[in-house]
Amino acid sequence: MNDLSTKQVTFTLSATDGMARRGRIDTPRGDIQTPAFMPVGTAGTVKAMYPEQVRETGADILLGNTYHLMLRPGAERVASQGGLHDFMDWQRPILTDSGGFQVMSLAQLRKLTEKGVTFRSHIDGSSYELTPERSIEIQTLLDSDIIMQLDECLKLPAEYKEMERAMELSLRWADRSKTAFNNQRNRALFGIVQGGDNAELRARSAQGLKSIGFDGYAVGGLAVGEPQEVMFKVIEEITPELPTDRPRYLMGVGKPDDILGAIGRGIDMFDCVHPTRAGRHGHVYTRFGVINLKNARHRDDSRPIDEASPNPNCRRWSRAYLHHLVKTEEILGAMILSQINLAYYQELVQGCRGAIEGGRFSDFAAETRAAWAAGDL
Ligand SMILES: CN(C)CCSCc1cc(N)cc2c(=O)[nH]c(N)nc12
Repeated sequence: MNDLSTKQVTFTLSATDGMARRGRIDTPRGDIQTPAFMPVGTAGTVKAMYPEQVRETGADILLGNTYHLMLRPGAERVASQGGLHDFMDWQRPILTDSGGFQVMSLAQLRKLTEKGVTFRSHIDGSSYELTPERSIEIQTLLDSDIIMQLDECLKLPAEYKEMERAMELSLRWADRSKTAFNNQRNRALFGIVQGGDNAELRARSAQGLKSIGFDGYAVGGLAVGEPQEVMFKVIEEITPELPTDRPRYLMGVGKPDDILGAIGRGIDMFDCVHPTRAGRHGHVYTRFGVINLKNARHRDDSRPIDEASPNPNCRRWSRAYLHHLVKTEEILGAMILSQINLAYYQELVQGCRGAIEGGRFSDFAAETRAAWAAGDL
């Protein structure tokens, strides 16, 4: 294990093209090229994928999930096994969410107070308390490389007063998170901008986080049921308020079209369960759009997914075979389609990185969308 004690986490912005940004995050466990897509490994595994397969798709970093891991197997148990990297044998960077989002969406009997949130596990009903301080402690026990403040994320639409209350609570929790973080230099702490779909609340949140000071800034409270145009409007309004020399992470986003649009509006990092979950449900992402392999029209189609793809798995099997695997719910179907979807997401962000470097991001985005629209699926 390399010496993680002295190095620190830094961000270098190397090129811009309009609002789109090309950069690199250096961490003690390796570099993250941005714009970056982070596969989700909720319970210490990217479902149906070996860690080395995740790396081979081009991923520099993956996501762990504090809520799930604190319930099972427990943060102290993961720490006693050497931390999450050794536990799952992924030796590159890991980002962990703070757990608040999953508590509000998954746990039972939640009680939110100024101190934090108490809840009962959706697994066995046992009770837990998650505070800003405990969330930092758990993410540090997991030995995560990028950790998130505890925040309150509201679903949209929401009343102004509710959005203001949750934003102001999240700011107070941001301050407590920063104090509890205690300036650890071998990992980064990101603040999370809240404020719903209100520009003034969002600006107040960003201003408050900047005055506390974070290694990166996440845009939370989106991908929570709002239309894409509302999400893009909030991003357009908030990215100019964020420091240019720190990474910007749009949480829980998204489909390829969401990611392309958000990169064009100044976002650097993304995570979403969509590519792996869609793969397990028979939906495969290609350069020409998404194919629902459950559809009977594929059962006699001898064509591969995409014979011109750089991904061998897109050329190796027929659509008829993949349709068969999906219909019979064979495990291999989930494995193959998860790999194809993650590899496509990495191909997309890699294409964005090259286009930004070449000053042709808007052309690249237009060409990509045209291929999705014209696709002979
Ligand atoms: C697997 N991922 C979905 C988990 C990481 S991102 C979870 C997540 C998703 C969304 N959409 C909004 C928020 C938010 O506002 N705050 C936090 N802490 N997490 C969020």
